[in-house]
Amino acid sequence: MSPQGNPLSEGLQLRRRPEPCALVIFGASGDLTKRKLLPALYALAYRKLLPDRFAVVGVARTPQSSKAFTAAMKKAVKEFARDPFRQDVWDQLAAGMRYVSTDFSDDAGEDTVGRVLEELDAERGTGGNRLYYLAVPPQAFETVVQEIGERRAREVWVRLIVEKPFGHDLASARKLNELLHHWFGEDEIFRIDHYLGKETVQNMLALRFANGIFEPIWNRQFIDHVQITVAESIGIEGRAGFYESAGAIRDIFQNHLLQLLALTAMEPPIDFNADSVRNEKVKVLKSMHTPGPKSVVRGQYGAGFVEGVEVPAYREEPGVAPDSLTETYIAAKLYVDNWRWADTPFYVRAGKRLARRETTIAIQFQRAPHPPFEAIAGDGLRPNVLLIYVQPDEGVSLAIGAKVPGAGMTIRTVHMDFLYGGAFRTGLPEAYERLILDAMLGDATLFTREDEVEEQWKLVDAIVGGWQRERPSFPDYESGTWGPKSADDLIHRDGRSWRRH
Ligand SMILES: NC(=O)C1=CN([C@@H]2O[C@H](COP(=O)(O)OP(=O)(O)OC[C@H]3O[C@@H](n4cnc5c(N)ncnc54)[C@H](OP(=O)(O)O)[C@@H]3O)[C@@H](O)[C@H]2O)C=CC1
Ligand SMILES: O=C1O[C@H](COP(=O)(O)O)[C@@H](O)[C@H](O)[C@H]1O
Repeated sequence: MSPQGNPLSEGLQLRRRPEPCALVIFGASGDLTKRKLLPALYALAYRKLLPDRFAVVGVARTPQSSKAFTAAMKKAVKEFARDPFRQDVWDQLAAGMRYVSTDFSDDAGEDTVGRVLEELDAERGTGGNRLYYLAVPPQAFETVVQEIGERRAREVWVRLIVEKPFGHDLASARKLNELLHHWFGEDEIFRIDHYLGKETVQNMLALRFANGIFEPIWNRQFIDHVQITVAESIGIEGRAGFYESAGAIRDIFQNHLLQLLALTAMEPPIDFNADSVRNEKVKVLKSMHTPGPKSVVRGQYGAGFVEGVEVPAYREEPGVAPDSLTETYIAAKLYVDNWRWADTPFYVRAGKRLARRETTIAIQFQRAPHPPFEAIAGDGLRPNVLLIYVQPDEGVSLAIGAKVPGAGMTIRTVHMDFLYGGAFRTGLPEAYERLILDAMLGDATLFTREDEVEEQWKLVDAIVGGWQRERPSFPDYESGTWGPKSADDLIHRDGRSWRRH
């Protein structure tokens, strides 16, 4: 029973409990730890999903005591956790919390992190099991992996969660994979893409494979095209250092967008285990051919108003070059060349400072073949669309034509809706809750495999290679709009339009 006593609000449910372990967060003084990781751990503690014998070790260069770190994390939990603050839940979590200040390489031969972990094994019974979380910038990955790898033989099980970005291109991703595999087996490496931890993203699998009605029509014969939108109203939130070298293609397209596409397009896996699911996703990525230059557009936001607030242009953000050519928007028409999807376009787009925050997958079906009442249709007879709302307002909606009551035969589009909040009366678990828990359980189904990440980069490298031949004219869209005109042109050329939700 959940702490609120409502069995429908259980959210995450466990068939088995994770074994005792210590979670070691490298990068514990950073933004991700504060805003996402500690609130997720608190949510797991709140639902009694953590092992009884559990510890958290924060590691970073910033000097501070364990006491100060624990106090900072308590503040973060109060500010960012989705559950009300409960002192008893916090006390239990905080009792196993430690902080180690180190620059990871200059320990003068002393393995401080290792010593603290051994103390915790004795005090908290964590049993020599370690879950390491790499929440450091990419330039620190190598040193930290080396540090963890060298200690490996003294530990029972070791798992390693690696944050994005996983490389900058195919070559660097391969190098990083080699480094990780020098010390760890693939089954010990958990490359995180937090979109896979979102309930609604997993619901795509439930919708497709737990319902008999969709699978027969989930193909080129019935589907006209697919649209995937990852729209953000926020800008780069002070992350210019990272974003200037990443842009929308590496920040969102390479990972989140391609994952959403792969889940939409994949064949049914034989079961829901890590390799079965990931094998099918890799097949999709391998079937995608490089889009031609006219099938990919990029954009950069200028100044404007987002949700009534005036915001600066990308080039005016602190840390961004005044003549930056980094894209903050990308749209593409992609094809999955296989029997199921040949000639069915997947239009995808992602951007910052757009009109609204919204992530949606829209499956647009073919028009009805012979509408006998088209001449008197109210708003034109529109094709059916299945909408998967990933966020916000999580749910699924089917657009169908229905008769307007009264005389005549006027047809209007209406929606059959399933909304998570209404159906399950529950706040959805945050993606990081699910993913940390899965890693503790050793379940890699919702993490990206080596070959998957390399296929993603092959596509990105091909697109970026094409971009090098032309100089974009930026900025080309106003903040608070739906992106550059070139993105509209991309889809209008095919006689279609982006959905305005
Ligand atoms: N923040 C977010 O929402 C998201 C972040 N990520 C990824 O998570 C990782 C961390 O991001 P975030 O927390 O935002 O970054 P921050 O810059 O806020 O924090 C980085 C952390 O790493 C430590 N660190 C920085 N430089 C080094 C270095 N050279 N050697 C060792 N440690 C270093 C810092 O601590 P100190 O200076 O004390 O050593 C700090 O604890 C990045 O890979 C990022 O791409 C991914 C998705 C979302
Ligand atoms: O990985 C990232 O994701 C966030 C968007 O995540 P969401 O869960 O809020 O949709 C994005 O803002 C950030 O730039 C990117 O690095």
